[in-house]
Amino acid sequence: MNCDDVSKQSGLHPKPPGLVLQYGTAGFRTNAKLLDHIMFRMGLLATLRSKKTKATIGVMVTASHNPEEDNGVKLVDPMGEMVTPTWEGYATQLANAEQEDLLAALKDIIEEEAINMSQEADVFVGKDTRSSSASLSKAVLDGVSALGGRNKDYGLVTTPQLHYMVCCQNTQGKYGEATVEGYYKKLCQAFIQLTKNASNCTDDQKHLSVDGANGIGALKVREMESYLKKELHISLFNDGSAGKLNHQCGADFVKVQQNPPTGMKINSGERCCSFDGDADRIVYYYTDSEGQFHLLDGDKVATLISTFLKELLTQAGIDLEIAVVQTAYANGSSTNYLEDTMKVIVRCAKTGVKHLHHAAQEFDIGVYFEANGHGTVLFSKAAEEKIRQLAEDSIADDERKRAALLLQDTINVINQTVGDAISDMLLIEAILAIRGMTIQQWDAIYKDLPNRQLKVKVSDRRAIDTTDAERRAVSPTGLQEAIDTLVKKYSQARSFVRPSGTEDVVRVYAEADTQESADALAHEVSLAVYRLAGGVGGEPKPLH
Ligand SMILES: CC(=O)N[C@H]1[C@@H](OP(=O)(O)O)O[C@H](CO)[C@@H](O)[C@@H]1O
Ligand SMILES: [Mg+2]
Repeated sequence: MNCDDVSKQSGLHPKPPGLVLQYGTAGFRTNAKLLDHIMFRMGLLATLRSKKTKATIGVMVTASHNPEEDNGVKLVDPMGEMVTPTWEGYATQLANAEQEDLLAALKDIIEEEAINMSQEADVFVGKDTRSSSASLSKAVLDGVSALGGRNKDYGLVTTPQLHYMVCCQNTQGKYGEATVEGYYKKLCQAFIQLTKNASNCTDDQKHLSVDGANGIGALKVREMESYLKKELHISLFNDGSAGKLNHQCGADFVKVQQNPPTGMKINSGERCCSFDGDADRIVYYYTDSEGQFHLLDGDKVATLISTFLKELLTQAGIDLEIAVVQTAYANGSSTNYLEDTMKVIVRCAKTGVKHLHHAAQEFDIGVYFEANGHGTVLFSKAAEEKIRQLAEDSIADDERKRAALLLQDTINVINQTVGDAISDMLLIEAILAIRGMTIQQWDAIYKDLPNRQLKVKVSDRRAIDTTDAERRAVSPTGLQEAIDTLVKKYSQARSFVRPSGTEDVVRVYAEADTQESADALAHEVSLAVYRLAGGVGGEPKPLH
């Protein structure tokens, strides 16, 4: 390590003394003004990680669904997955070392991981459309070059596109070509192949309204359109030309508010979807003839995809174990439907894609989705191989072979590295087309239990500790007992609380047989959190 280079460069990206930040659910995230040193240091860390793994590492500058003023950074490991937990720890150590201790903190990591500093390093960098992203990604590049790493700056890309590039690079192109064009070609070709199996699809059925959250997803949908060869007709809203990023639009707004985004023309009955600020989440919705809003969230997406895959596996006569991974936020109706009616294995993981991804890897086919619409499907090597063999088998009967070919195209339309709004959109659109299914029919597969999500401000959210995939609180004392007592007052009710990993709040979730009950329960549980876990500001007010 050239200590002089690192010292000199880091002096240009000084850390505000005393500032402490944590690598949270999805990297560092806070007001963009506080992040310059973090970015530089993540450039350093990505370079070390690259030397250690002898592979290309990704760094994405984004704060996803957070407001425009915020920014953040996530590290991408060699196969395109989220960086491994030990290195999240190093990220936090490095981020919080005071300026004069930075070199020592770096040396600690080098020693701990026995990193050969003469090994070459490669780092891919991407950024979202936030105004702060340009200078912050520049700081990442400075960090990479300070440790002598090579970089490739992809500029404006969605988070899942950057994950995809890293995986393509490290598989020497086996997963695809590490360019944005290669990404569109692979996904769109697979989509077009799939929709050839949709008979009599009308122009109306090919139409989809997309809310781009005024972010990177909108730019990338525009870029992709020509590759779709008119097999999908997209009306794009909130494309960033006028509105503010994530402001009253985007997947997070739609999911949490249970309302349509502003800035979008919605005709009753028409299929619509929203991306989030870095296009790794998607939710669908429509309004009915009475003007009532219907949300189809990540749970509905997981159900649609797993039903489709299960049917194809049966038709193909291939025996593979399929599972759906959810979090505690999954609607109770979805879990019941998946387990009792569809008879698929369901697992509950902690919030955060890294946990779901990990759990999904344990099955031949693992479908994972957070209720907010972040998710994808993972196929084991063995599963892909079985499907490939049947698709290429010259003596297999027609129905089996057709199913295997559909499965192969399905694999190719999916971005297996991480949840991807664009790829999920293409998959969902293809499934609806192939099955000749309307959004109303999809919605009717099961009926969501009414639910409510709230936030409570407390002086220190670490006061809350959870267990059982975050479904039960173990501290502070008395909180879980209070929740249990409240839940018993309502029918079909469930509630849990957990500290957010991206915002300085405690999140409260409640569901019950009616919206009034869900709202009342969420409010009562918020009060319990406020009273038992050190609430700040005014007491939570009832919703009605
Ligand atoms: C309830 C909820 O939607 N939580 C989100 C949110 O995490 P929190 O730790 O809850 O703030 O942001 C994460 C990153 O985008 C996402 O993975 C997660 O699902
Ligand atoms: Mg996101």
